[in-house]
Amino acid sequence: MDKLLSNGSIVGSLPEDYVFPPELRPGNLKIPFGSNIPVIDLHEANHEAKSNTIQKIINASEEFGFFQVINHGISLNLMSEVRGVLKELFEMPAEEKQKLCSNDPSKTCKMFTSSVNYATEKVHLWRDNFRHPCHPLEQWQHLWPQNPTRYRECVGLFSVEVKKLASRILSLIGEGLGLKCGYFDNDVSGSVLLSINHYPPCPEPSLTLGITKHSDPNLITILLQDHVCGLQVLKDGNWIAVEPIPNAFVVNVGYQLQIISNGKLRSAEHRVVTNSHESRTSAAFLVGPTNDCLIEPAQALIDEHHPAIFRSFKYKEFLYCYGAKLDDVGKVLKSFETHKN
Ligand SMILES: O=C(O)CCC(=O)C(=O)O
Ligand SMILES: [Fe+2]
Repeated sequence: MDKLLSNGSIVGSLPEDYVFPPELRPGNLKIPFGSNIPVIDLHEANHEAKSNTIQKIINASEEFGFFQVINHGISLNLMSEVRGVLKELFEMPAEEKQKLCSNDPSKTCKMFTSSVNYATEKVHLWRDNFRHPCHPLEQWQHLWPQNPTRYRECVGLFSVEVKKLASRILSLIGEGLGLKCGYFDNDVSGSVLLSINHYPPCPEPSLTLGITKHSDPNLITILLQDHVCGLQVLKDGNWIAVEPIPNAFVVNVGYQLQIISNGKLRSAEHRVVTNSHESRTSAAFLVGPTNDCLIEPAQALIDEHHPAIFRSFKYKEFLYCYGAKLDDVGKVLKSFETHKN
């Protein structure tokens, strides 16, 4: 395991093994917030404006695969406490963080630099990551760190709230797609992986990336970002920046939602760029199916004019493929299309 990046202040230039080949470098680092992703006021979903809100969510998920939610009902105090705890986590002394690192692939709760493929990847990512499952809480919470001391309690409370928010958004999406009530309950959204990213200031942001272009493998992702820019979404061949909005969550469609919606909703590709002056921390809650859950396009969306464009599979088969093709995840979805049967 290489040394974690987190506490490093910028010294000299970017190490060579973080330098991407020219065609994969970020290019435009500062993109104006012109054509930004839609912002949806969830408070409106409690009123007669509900069908309007549903339509906005469906439109955003079709067009961008991304939107932000405000007035989502999660306590602002809790959000701010969680931000504090995550900051504390990455600011811990190196020896303390090293205790959370492991090369054991079976370990579900661990910290690492770049990616789990550090030893074999061609270029490293400019980030540290700490991840662990969150749901059901009683199964995982005792495996989380005891330092920072408030970590288990704070992140526990927060993950339960975020799971409820994800269920609420999924239920609005289900209604918008015309699926039967409760379609996304239980196993289809039965797992939650919390993936916390910390991107320290980088000496050469134009040569490297915090995370390379990818779509998320799961169903839906709820992301808490801080005030620092970095997340970009690919739309019609152009990168657009996701503006940090205080106390909003960024929501994005994962591959499983694209498949279940039979291609109606799209899992947009996104990446993270770094900057030279401030660190950035984000917490992504990847809500997805349980490993043995059967995934297929929803029957309600298939008829003679709309044949299924994806085959049925167990989620673990998808994850295996996603993991194996990390160099070119764009190809993953292809192997689940019906004509490949
Ligand atoms: O850091 C971010 O804003 C995005 C992280 C992300 O895309 C991921 O964890 O899958
Ligand atoms: Fe992502």
